[in-house]
Amino acid sequence: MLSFVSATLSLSSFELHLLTVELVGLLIFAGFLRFCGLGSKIERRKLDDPAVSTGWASAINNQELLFWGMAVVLEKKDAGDWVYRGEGAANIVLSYNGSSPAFVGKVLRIQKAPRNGSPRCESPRYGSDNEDNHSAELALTTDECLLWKEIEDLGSAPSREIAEQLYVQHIITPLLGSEHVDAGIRVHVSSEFLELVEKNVLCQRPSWRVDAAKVNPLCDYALLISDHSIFPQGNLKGKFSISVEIKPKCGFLPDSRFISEENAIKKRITRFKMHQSLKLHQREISDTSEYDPLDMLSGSKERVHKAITALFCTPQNNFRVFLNGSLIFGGLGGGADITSCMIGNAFEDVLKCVIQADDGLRTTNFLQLVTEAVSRSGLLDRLLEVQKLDIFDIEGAIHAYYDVVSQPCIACRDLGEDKLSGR
Ligand SMILES: O=P(O)(O)O[C@@H]1[C@@H](OP(=O)(O)O)[C@H](OP(=O)(O)O)[C@H](O)[C@H](OP(=O)(O)O)[C@H]1OP(=O)(O)O
Ligand SMILES: Nc1ncnc2c1ncn2[C@@H]1O[C@H](COP(=O)(O)OP(=O)(O)OP(=O)(O)O)[C@@H](O)[C@H]1O
Repeated sequence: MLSFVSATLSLSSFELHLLTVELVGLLIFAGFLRFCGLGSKIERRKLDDPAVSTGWASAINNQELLFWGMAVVLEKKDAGDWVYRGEGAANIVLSYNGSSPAFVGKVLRIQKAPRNGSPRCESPRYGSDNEDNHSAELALTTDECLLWKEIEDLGSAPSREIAEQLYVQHIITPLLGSEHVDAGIRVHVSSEFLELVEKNVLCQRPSWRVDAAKVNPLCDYALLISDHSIFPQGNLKGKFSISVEIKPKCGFLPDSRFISEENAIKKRITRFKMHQSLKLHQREISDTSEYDPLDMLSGSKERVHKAITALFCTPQNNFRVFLNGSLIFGGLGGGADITSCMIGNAFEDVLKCVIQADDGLRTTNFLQLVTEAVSRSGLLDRLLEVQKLDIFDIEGAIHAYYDVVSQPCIACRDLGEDKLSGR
């Protein structure tokens, strides 16, 4: 689950656009909401319909791309206009290369499905390939409906895609501020569109991502979101658009009374740091990162600078830089290991067109600038507050679950009070 948070800051010679802050540690329940009845009842329109290629402004409602009340559908012939931008574990993201006004300056976020045998395969979040189960598997579970029933429109979402979008709209946006969150709008996609897009981007995807997941063939919607690697008005003459993507991870140490004694280490060492050791052990990374999320979300400019410098040295999947929408630093669709001298020099070189400074100083100035932008925006302070709403920790979620379903807590019965530290 993620949302995009963006902040723009004018700083001396150019503008810096801060992109993508993931809400890690926020979700203690994987449950979503419901949205009343757009979707299947709406007539569909193709992109090359003459009526559709003009007058787009009136074609977008709040949640779904419509033209005069009719849903627009992306077809096989539209696939060539979309190019690979990147991906995470759950979605592939494409940027738009065509000329349709509704899509210029947008990215399309397409849901993936784990391949058989991959660890995520069992998740109810993804449908199965069995068409018969389609609607059942893509709907919310009874518990999820119960959990969200009190939130406007949300207990009866016809699909998880709609529910996830509404979750961002109704839960995340009020928490972080509408100026910082982009819930996107849904657009219909045909299965032929998805198939061709998948084929077109195959060679750019990291092979381990290809092995882990494919485009979810059961999805008939994708999410259209502003391209946060460029400014909305496009690249103004003589100006550059620099975007920095940061995945800060969880910025506090949990202190939940539900954390068991055997897991008490997580009260002292960040989840990020422990994951680094695991990833090293599993050879997913060649070296551990010096990055510390506690620095990044500390609110202290000095510590933010330390965090950003560490991210530059070991970007992994936590740090990327885009120039006019093209990746100039970090890993495309995955992680990037330690920054070698060669990569560092190449970056210093690319910065020539945006930062006027002596050789060797441009990267230093750039990292300082990112620090300024992060600190001044106040965004991470707000993010930390939201992360800290998780007062139970994952170990307490089970207790909260039994509260929600109004049943005696099985975990308490099985564990006995004495095994829960601090209770
Ligand atoms: O659990 P974590 O902290 O490893 O985070 C996962 C991320 O791994 P990371 O350690 O950042 O490489 C993971 O990132 P990658 O796919 O490794 O880039 C996802 O962000 C995953 O989110 P979701 O389950 O797809 O919504 C993240 O899972 P959730 O924390 O959202 O469950
Ligand atoms: N609105 C956007 N503008 C520009 N680039 C974007 C946008 N959304 C996503 N991207 C790029 O696509 C990548 C993958 O997107 P995203 O993080 O949404 O995938 P995900 O699968 O949901 O992530 P996770 O691994 O957290 O599940 C991002 O790392 C970013 O580089």
